[in-house]
Amino acid sequence: MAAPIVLLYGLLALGAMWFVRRQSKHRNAHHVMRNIPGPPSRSWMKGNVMQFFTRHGQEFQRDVALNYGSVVRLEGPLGRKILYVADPKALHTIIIKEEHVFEEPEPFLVSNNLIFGECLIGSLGDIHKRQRKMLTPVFSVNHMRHMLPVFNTVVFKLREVVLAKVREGEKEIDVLEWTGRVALELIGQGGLGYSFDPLDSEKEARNEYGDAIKSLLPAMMNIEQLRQLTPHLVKMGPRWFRRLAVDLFPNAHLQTVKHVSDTMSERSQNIFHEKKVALNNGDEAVLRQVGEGRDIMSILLRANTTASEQDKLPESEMIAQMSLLVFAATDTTSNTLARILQSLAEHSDVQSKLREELLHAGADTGDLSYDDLMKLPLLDAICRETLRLYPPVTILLRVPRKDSVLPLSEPVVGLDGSIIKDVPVPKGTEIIIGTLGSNVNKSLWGEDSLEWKPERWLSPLPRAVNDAPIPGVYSNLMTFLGGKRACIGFKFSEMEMKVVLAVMVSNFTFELTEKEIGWNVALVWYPTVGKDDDRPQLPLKVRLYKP
Ligand code: HEM
Repeated sequence: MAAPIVLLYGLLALGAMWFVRRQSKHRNAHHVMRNIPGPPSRSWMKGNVMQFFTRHGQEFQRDVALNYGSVVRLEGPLGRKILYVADPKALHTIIIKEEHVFEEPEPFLVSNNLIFGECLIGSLGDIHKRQRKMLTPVFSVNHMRHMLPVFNTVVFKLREVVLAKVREGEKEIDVLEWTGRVALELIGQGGLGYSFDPLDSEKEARNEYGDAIKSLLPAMMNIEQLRQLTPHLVKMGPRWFRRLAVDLFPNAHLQTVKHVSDTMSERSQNIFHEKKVALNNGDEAVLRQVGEGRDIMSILLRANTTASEQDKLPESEMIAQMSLLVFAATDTTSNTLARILQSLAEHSDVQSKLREELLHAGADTGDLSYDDLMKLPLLDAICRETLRLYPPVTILLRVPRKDSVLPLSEPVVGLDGSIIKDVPVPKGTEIIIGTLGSNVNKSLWGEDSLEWKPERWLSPLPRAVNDAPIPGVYSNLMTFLGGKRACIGFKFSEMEMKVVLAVMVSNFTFELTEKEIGWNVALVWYPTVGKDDDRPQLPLKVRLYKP
């Protein structure tokens, strides 16, 4: 009789010890979080984190990135603590070492699945792995080489559009309008083998699919609160009931998102089925298609037919990736290109040197090979420096699915003066990936980290940068993220920027106008004239270059 009682007491004691240790671990974790420095918050109810996400959040984001150390505490509503992480070792833990623990927030995944279908930015674990396995090879350098002629054809048409405007005497041109048009057409032809816009110099073609994709981002920003509820809403009743509820919900932005999602799905399905038919009809039919079968979806379709059963993607997943690719490729690259042109207009000496490099190499003719174009040193340095200083995607969130610890490369001095070398993060803590904080970290990049200096890429980078375990997939930068969920299209984007710049900068000159340009925080940053205008635009004085 005594033995079971001893055993029972023993188990109870162990349970109590486990509970006490767990509680003290959590108390310690919350103490460390509270002790991490961060910007002041005037309201316990609202916190200060919304300042990071609002349209005019540029100054706040810079303050967070530069002034409190490589890990920063932000305040969410009702006293919730949020961590901004720019420390290289901590980022390495989140993005690489414990990638399976630090996942995207559930509302992000669920709502992406609703909008696009089961695609890369809506899946986790094995499904994401299988999708990546099929898609990654399609973005290889080898395929980029084959795609270059398609890119050149599109960009030379763009040159004609801009030339017509300049000849008409339209000296001030909204360069964002044409970087947007060319980005959409390049992902159309290079990504889907489909033309959105023939880039006619007379008029801008309207395309329902293209328009739908362009209106998605602003509409999504407007239903952010509803988006947070999607993990619960998708569990309510059968599919037909949820669809009816969405149809009847009186919110214009939600109706826009629904319309965009339906249009994308329908158009992607049509294009996909046309491709399948052409593929079944043999090489000649494929060659007659836009992109002549060299586009990403044609390559993927061929690879999928020969893949093993376990690797194969179902058709619904292939179709979902099509809409995602167009969405992910367009605003990111077009806004970055606009930023590069603005920087070149601000630094006319660098613009002249770039033009010299391009003309000397014959890059204006479209005859340069992929490898020679990629190797042009100043062109490369300008792209890298702009992507470093102005990452267009700074709203990147992760949430640990279990308790974890983030070791730091650089200890942080706590508010009470103690030295913090590791940050315990309880399950569910919201984490903002400090893209800008890492890209402009002064202890890595030097005191001039906030200056746009392409020449820093023309000599070896500081040793501190090379030695730091920054987990970025591209050039020690966090701009395209890293690890298993890094941007899959960064080589596509790099080639696009370089082809556009090679042709446009060798043919035209770019100068600032009197108008003040403001950059706005959103899922992808965008420019406007002044601070409060709603229309994304970037006017520059564009003239024909005369040697
Ligand atoms: C300057 C241009 C670009 C930037 C800065 C950029 C940045 C990023 C970032 C930061 C992510 C990670 C998002 C997250 O985890 O939440 C991402 C993912 C992604 N990007 Fe890009 N991107 C660019 C261009 C492109 C292009 C041109 C394409 C397609 C051709 C593309 C396709 C994708 C896809 C499919 C993903 C999801 C990857 C996954 O979850 O496995 N991106 N991009």
